[in-house]
Amino acid sequence: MTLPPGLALERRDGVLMLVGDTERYGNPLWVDFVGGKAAHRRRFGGGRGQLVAKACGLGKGALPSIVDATAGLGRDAFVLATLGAPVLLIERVPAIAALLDDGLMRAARDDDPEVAAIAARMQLCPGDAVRELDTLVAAAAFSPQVIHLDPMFPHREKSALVKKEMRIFRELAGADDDAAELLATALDVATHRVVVKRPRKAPPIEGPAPNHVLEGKTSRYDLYVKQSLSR
Ligand SMILES: C[S@@+](CC[C@H](N)C(=O)[O-])C[C@H]1O[C@@H](n2cnc3c(N)ncnc32)[C@H](O)[C@@H]1O
Repeated sequence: MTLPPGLALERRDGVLMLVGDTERYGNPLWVDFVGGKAAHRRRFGGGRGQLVAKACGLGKGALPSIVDATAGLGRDAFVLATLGAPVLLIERVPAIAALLDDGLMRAARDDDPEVAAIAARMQLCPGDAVRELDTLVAAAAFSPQVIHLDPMFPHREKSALVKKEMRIFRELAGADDDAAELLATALDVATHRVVVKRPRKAPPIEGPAPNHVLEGKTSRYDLYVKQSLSR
C-alpha cells in the first residue's frame, strides 16, 4: 500500500496505527470502537436524538439498512450501528480502510457482548463507493434504504490551525472533489433517502436541491428524501 511520504502503518501492542512525525501530525491515528470517545458517545451521546440518527431516520424509531459510503474512521457508522441499524461501510483509501478493519476486528472480539454485537452490524467494503454501489445494484445483491455521505470539505484555514488529527487524515483522503458524482449515484441507489453531512455554512453538494435540512451546532444534514421510512 502506498502512503504519502512520512506516514507509515505500524502495529503497536496489537493495534494498527498510522504514524507520522509527531510535530506535524500529533499522536498516531487508529480506530477504537471499544474505549475512549466511542465508549463515551455510546453511553452518553444522546441516542436517537443525535443529528446523524435523526438524519438517517432512526429518530422516529425506524431501523433502516444503511450504507455509509464515505466511512472514514467509522464514527458516524458506529453511532448508527449502536442504535441497532445494519451498516455497510465503504471506504476507498486503503490505509483508512485498513485502520477501520483493524478497529472492527478488535471490537468484534471484545469481552463486552454489546460492543461485539455492534461490530457485527458493521460490514466493511473497501473500494470506491460509486463503483461499489453500482456493483451492488447490478448484482441485485442489496438495496440500501438510506445512504449516508460525509465527504471531505476543502477547508480554508491555514494548515497550522487545522487539528493535527485532521491533518494526517486529510493527507490521506484528499479533498473528495468528486462528491457530486457520488451524490448522483447514491440518489439512484438508495430506496428511501440520501443524507449528506456538511459544515454548517457550506453550500450543498452540486446537484438537486435537498428536500430538508437539519441544522446542528457545527454541521448540518442535507436530506434527499425519495419515500418515507416506516417503522
Ligand atoms: C470526512 S471523512 C468521513 C468521516 C466519517 N463520517 C466518520 O464518522 O469517521 C470522508 C471519507 O470518505 C472517503 N470517501 C470520499 N469519497 C469516497 C468514495 N467515493 N468512495 C469511498 N470512500 C470515499 C474519504 O476517503 C474519507 O475517508
